[in-house]
Amino acid sequence: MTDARDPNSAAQPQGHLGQLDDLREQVDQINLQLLDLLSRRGELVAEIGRLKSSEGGTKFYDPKREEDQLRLVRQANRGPFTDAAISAMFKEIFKASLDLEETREQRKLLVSRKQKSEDTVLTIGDVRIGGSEAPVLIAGPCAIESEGQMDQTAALVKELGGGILRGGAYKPRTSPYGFQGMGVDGLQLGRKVADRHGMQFMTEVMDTRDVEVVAQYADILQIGARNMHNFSLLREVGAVRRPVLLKRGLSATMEEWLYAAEYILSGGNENVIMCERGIRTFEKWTRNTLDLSAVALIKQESHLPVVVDVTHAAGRRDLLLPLARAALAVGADGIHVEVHPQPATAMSDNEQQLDFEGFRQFVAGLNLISKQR
Ligand SMILES: C=C(O[C@@H]1C=C(C(=O)O)C=C[C@H]1O)C(=O)O
Repeated sequence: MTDARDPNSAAQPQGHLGQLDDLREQVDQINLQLLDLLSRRGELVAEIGRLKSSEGGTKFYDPKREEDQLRLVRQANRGPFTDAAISAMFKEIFKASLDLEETREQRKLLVSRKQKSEDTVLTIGDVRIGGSEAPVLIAGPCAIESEGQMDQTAALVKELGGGILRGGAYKPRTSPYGFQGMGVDGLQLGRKVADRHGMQFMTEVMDTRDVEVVAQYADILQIGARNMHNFSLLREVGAVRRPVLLKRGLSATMEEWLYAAEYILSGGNENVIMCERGIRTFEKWTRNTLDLSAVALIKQESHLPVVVDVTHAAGRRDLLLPLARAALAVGADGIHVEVHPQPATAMSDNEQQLDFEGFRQFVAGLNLISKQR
């Protein structure tokens, strides 16, 4: 753009350039000062965060305090930035500061690998789950319906290498008129049949009032997907010493799921198994979308064992085997699957439970449980 024939054109840009360099130099200096101030502010905020958590707080966000600060800076603002621009910048600072407080808090989560680097391995009777143990098979009918149904199923699951018998005595049904489960009679049946076959018995607990009785009969308490956000229930199972299988909520993020587990661990119960069972998405050809990245990621973030419930993940039998294989390939510590002697006449979930022949094929296709255990 400069013209050598114009005596001013060479001199002028040089003068401007000198001025530009000088201004930029000043801006660089101010950036460093701002950085220093921001870092010092960050240290103070982190200290505030430590104070808050030492007082037992888990909430760091304080909108009133932020609003008070914004008012002060707006009052002091003499331009050239508008109040709105200044507010926006300070809000960014508050947000980043909050992250700083929460990250420090997360480092302390009991479920986190940052807290405990080695894998948690649970010993439940003669079943071991997690770490380098062979993957476990958890199988049984959706609902406990009769002794015959449980007995036949247990015999088959045991024969094929499964150590944990599942069966619901309390059923979370979409309709209040659907079969709600056999209750305590079901618990007693499940216990009796599991003992007869030398198996561990897992069943769902839905209500804080039932935790005691379920813990009396079951070896593993299951928290269903619909109850993952039921914090009273999580606290209640945190107070017992029975292992808990915690299903991921229908629309829960991994972080929410880990926090749900944290409720249980922080209550003193460290025996938690995470269970991925598919999440709700826009997809209609499967009942849910199995989130395999969650299996790999939760195992990375947490020391807890992770199993995959293939039955609810897909909601269709033809996908059970490929999904189970994929789950094991990404590191799942076990597979949960529903099997029923006559799925067509089952009291619940008759679309997705395997019949005995289907279950045999499923386990043969998985080709590891009986081999490795
Ligand atoms: C640092 C605090 O925590 C959070 C961060 C704030 C900040 O960066 O100034 C203000 C309020 C809180 O949302 C505090 O409560 O003072």
